[in-house]
Amino acid sequence: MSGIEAVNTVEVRALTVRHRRTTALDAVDLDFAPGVHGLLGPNGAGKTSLIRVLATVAAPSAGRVELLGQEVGAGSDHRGRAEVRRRLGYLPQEFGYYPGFTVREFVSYVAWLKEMDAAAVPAAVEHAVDRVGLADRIDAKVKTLSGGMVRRVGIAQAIVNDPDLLLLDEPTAGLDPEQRVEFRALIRELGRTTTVIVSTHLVEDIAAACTDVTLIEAGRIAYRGTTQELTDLGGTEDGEAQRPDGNPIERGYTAALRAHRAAVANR
Ligand SMILES: Nc1ncnc2c1ncn2[C@@H]1O[C@H](COP(=O)(O)OP(=O)(O)OP(=O)(O)O)[C@@H](O)[C@H]1O
Repeated sequence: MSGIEAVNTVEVRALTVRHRRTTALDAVDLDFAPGVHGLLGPNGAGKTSLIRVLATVAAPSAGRVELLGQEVGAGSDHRGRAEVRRRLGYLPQEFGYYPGFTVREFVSYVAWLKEMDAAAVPAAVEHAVDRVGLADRIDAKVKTLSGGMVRRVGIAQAIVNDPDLLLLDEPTAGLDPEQRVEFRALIRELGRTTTVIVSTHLVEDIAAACTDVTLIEAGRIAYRGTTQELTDLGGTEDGEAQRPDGNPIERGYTAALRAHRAAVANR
């Protein structure tokens, strides 16, 4: 431990997101500091809605959102949001790219969008592409790559500006097991200095890469704790590591969800 108290890079208060009549997030309070934070939850829980607000691509319906010390929610000024965007990295669940671009051209284009110093771009692009293990394909057209490789290009464009806040929506979807292992090592390394928020439905991503987990269910925070705490919730008795109802962290996930649902039902 450095002895220096971690400063929150993300502060969310009473955040509500509505899509027409659906409340995707319901008055949520959350703080994040540097580290790797997992967002876990069933389909439709509200994970993507949260990440899109944090990426400043969607406006909240209500509530306060402060990123890297700047207010970005309703009524915030454009200049503050632009400043935050330069320090953000975002991998959407589905990301668009120009298929005719090479990997180098695409990642350079994103660096340009982020208004990076032009002189720093070529080296930053090569470094980002190398970090995702695609150095040998840097001059290949994106359309010639496999789905897993395209996903890695997506991760490269998200990290090209060395972001202070990195938002990854289902980053391991489409990666094969070996790529998933490499990806988890990369985000653990990034999390030493960066606030990394990763949405996933894979409990094993959380176990392998995240220091803590936020469980979202039907637009509410169902559970927050360290990865170890969630694992402990599932019981870690000897010889019980693999049971039909899952490993300890999977059982912890189920136990936390059930406890939350029971608490909501008794309200
Ligand atoms: N554009 C939209 N229009 C209408 N409803 C939407 C829209 N986007 C999301 N929703 C609804 O908002 C809720 C939260 O969706 P969201 O995509 O944030 O969940 P999620 O946790 O990311 O789910 P998944 O794991 O399936 O990606 C769901 O009920 C979803 O159907």
